[in-house]
Amino acid sequence: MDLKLQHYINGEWVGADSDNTRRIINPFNQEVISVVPEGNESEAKTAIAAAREAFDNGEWTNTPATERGAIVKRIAELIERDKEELAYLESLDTGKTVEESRGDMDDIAGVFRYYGELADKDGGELIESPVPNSTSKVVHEPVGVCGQITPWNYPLLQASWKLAPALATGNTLIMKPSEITPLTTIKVFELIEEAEVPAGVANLVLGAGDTVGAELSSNTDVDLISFTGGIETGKKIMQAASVNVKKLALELGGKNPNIIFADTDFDLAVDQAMNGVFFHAGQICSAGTRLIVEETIHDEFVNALVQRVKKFKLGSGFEEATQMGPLISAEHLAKVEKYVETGLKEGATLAVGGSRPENPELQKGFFYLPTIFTGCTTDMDIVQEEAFGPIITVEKFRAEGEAVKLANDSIYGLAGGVFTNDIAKAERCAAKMRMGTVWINEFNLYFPHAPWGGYKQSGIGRELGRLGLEEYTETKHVFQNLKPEPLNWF
Ligand SMILES: NC(=O)c1ccc[n+]([C@@H]2O[C@H](COP(=O)([O-])OP(=O)(O)OC[C@H]3O[C@@H](n4cnc5c(N)ncnc54)[C@H](O)[C@@H]3O)[C@@H](O)[C@H]2O)c1
Ligand SMILES: C[N+](C)(C)CC=O
Repeated sequence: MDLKLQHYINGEWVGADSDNTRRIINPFNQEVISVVPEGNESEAKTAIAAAREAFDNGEWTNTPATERGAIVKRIAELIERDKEELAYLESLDTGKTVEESRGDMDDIAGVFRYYGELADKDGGELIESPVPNSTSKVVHEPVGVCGQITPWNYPLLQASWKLAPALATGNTLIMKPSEITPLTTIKVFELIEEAEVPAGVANLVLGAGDTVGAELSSNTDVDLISFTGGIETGKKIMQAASVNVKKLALELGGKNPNIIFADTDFDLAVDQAMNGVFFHAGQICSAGTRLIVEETIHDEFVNALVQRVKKFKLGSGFEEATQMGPLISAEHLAKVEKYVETGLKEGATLAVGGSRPENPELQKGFFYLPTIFTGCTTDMDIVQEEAFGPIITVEKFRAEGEAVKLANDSIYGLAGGVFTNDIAKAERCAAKMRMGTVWINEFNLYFPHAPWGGYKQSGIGRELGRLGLEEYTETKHVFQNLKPEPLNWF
């Protein structure tokens, strides 16, 4: 593998300052893909100091926004140039099919291009001042030093949603990818170097959450922390970040409802309901794992799903016929298995799946069969908690209001879907669904122009879109008195 398997700090590739290393495992066969340095608080502190110095010296912040934007767009071009290598690395690291990884790389290049284009579009705004002989201007400025922490399921995609807007707006940053899937993030830092982002502006520290991640969250030289990951980690980061009242962006989990009305296009809804869950073996924050199906079509719908699911081809992400790869790790597989046990204990009915596959070729990988539970109710843990695997729970409803009530009965509020041919009904539901994204006759679609984020405990703030750029800015009001006079008060 022709990758610089190191940290990238202050424009230099550096090994660990201890003997610590981590083996990166292929989830398809448990082979060691590579060995990377395992950083700790010490590397994190060095990188934070470099990012602080690079921000305070003002070189990057004062680079004209058009130039910064051009560099960010250059990163997009380099990602397109190296798309095949990046897709290969992502599939090797995560187990997802290479076709999915290629799609991710297109999305990632699109994100860098979108924010590169936006970099010079904000010239501030003159607002009407109520004071005679004065001007009043609102400007956006970079926040400062940004800590960025990403998960393993979409390693580079989630990193791109943070790197591109932070760079475009003139911040400096320290990125910590998930310790189990760092490869594409390392590769993108090679491209960041090639695009000539100045030393110290973008830093990469490899390592675990409770060391490197905790340092980024609690260090008082970090002005903003942007985190994507699980809800419990998010709570810890929020607490740690309070030490200097950091700006905080949290993209957390989801348990996403998908409401299927009887008047929907049946085959389309079956197809989308499956795609909404089983891509990347269900390891998607916005997976539509809670199907809420109108009673009159419930049995037919479940039956159609079961027939389709039985034909899924599990296998290596590098084989063209493969539709679903393995789960990420032995630990995660055990978590998914536990949730299936929980579902059975809670009285849900197993319609299909519910075990590891028997195929001898899949025994070394962390595979789990696509699983559907029927007879589910909102008081079940299997309905309420994020299993983050290939599991669907099916609930029934009779009336529109009941469907929306079930959909909203969750601590989460990331995303949801509605399938119906009655557009007025779809819009009524969408208006009442307490989620950051609602899809109508669609599921799991995202693009750079539209904001992404959660209501309720699915997070704080937004990525993507203009809001995703604003997360990385402070807003300043500059008032100028053109004819100042003494107040003569004291
Ligand atoms: N809302 C979204 O857009 C979105 C997108 C992708 C994934 N997710 C969520 O991510 C979760 C799966 O990812 P995961 O298992 O990698 O999540 P995780 O919370 O275990 O880890 C995420 C990152 O946080 C780091 N971390 C762990 N403990 C930390 C600590 N104490 N301080 C600082 N950092 C720490 C990890 O090293 C990793 O880099 C799911 O809940 C999923 O829904 C959300
Ligand atoms: C945000 N998304 C859908 C790309 C990945 C969630 O896990």
